[in-house]
Parts: sequence; C-alpha cells; structure tokens
Amino acid sequence: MMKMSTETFKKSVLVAVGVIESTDGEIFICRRGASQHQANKWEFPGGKVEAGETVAQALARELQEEIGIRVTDCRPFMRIEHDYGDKQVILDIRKVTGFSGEPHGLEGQPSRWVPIAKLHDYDFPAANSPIVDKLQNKCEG
Ligand SMILES: Nc1nc2c([nH]c(=O)n2[C@H]2C[C@H](O)[C@@H](COP(=O)(O)OP(=O)(O)OP(=O)(O)O)O2)c(=O)[nH]1
Ligand SMILES: [Mg+2]
Repeated sequence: MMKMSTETFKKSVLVAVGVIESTDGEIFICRRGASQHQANKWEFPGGKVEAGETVAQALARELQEEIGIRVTDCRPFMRIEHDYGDKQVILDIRKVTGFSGEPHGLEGQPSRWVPIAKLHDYDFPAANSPIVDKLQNKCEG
C-alpha cells in the first residue's frame, strides 16, 4: 500500500493575480515585503481569494486595497500551480484590461511600471516564470 505523509494533502492557496498593462505596453509590478512569503521578490499585485469570493471579486478587492485602482474589465490570462515546499499556490492570473485610478503602492511597497521586454530584469517568485514568458512571447509574436 502506498504510504502517504500528511504532506501529500498539503492544502493549496488560491491567489488572484492581476497583470495590469498600460496603454503604452508597460506592466505594473510591486515588491513584496521583507516579512511576507517570497520576501522581497517582485510580483504582480494580488492576493488570496477569501471564502465566498470569486477570483474576479478577490482581484478587484486586492487591487483596490494594495494599489488603489478600481478594476472595470479583466479576462483570464493563465493559471499556474506551484509547490514552494513550505506553501503550495494556485495562481489565477487575470489580465486587467480596464481600470480607473492610477496604481500606486498603498501599503508602503515599492512599485513601478516596467516595459514588457524588461520584466526579466526583475526577481519574481519561481511560479511567475511562465507569466513573464507568455507576456514576452506575445510581445514578439
Ligand atoms: N500577489 C502575488 N502573489 C504571488 C505571485 N507569485 C507568487 O508565487 N505569489 C504567491 C506568494 C504568496 O504565497 C501568495 C500570495 O499571497 P499574499 O501573501 O500576497 O496574499 P495577500 O495579498 O492576501 O496577503 P496577506 O494578507 O497574506 O499578507 O502567492 C504574484 O505574482 N503575485
Ligand atoms: Mg498580496
């Protein structure tokens, strides 16, 4: 019989992630805090989906709380499952295609607009590689 450790049933955290693109093709990124999981890495803003929320609702709430924008339109971009060992995440990434307000770090986090071609200069969590790849391929194609 197969031996299963409790690790096998480690619970995943569902995370709503927003790729926000400006009209001139730049992407808005933030830096995670020193005491957060994946500390000091750059990220696309977002956060955990709470009980009773849809991913779209969670994304709208997180982007309001973290960077002060109101999402008016978003569409599915990709979904990534990643096991960090200490934490297993499911990133549900949405392309934010409409928003009002000007994004800025409301929680003291550094943030900036970055051209798609320069995204690889930033240290993102390991799970994010396929996001950057997809954005850059689309750019070239
Ligand atoms: N927001 C975001 N999270 C990411 C990205 N890539 C990645 O692996 N993650 C991981 C890091 C965390 O384990 C998890 C997101 O959780 P979080 O800590 O930001 O959640 P939250 O905003 O609800 O924050 P908190 O209340 O727990 O502080 O997803 C990304 O690009 N953006
Ligand atoms: Mg967050």
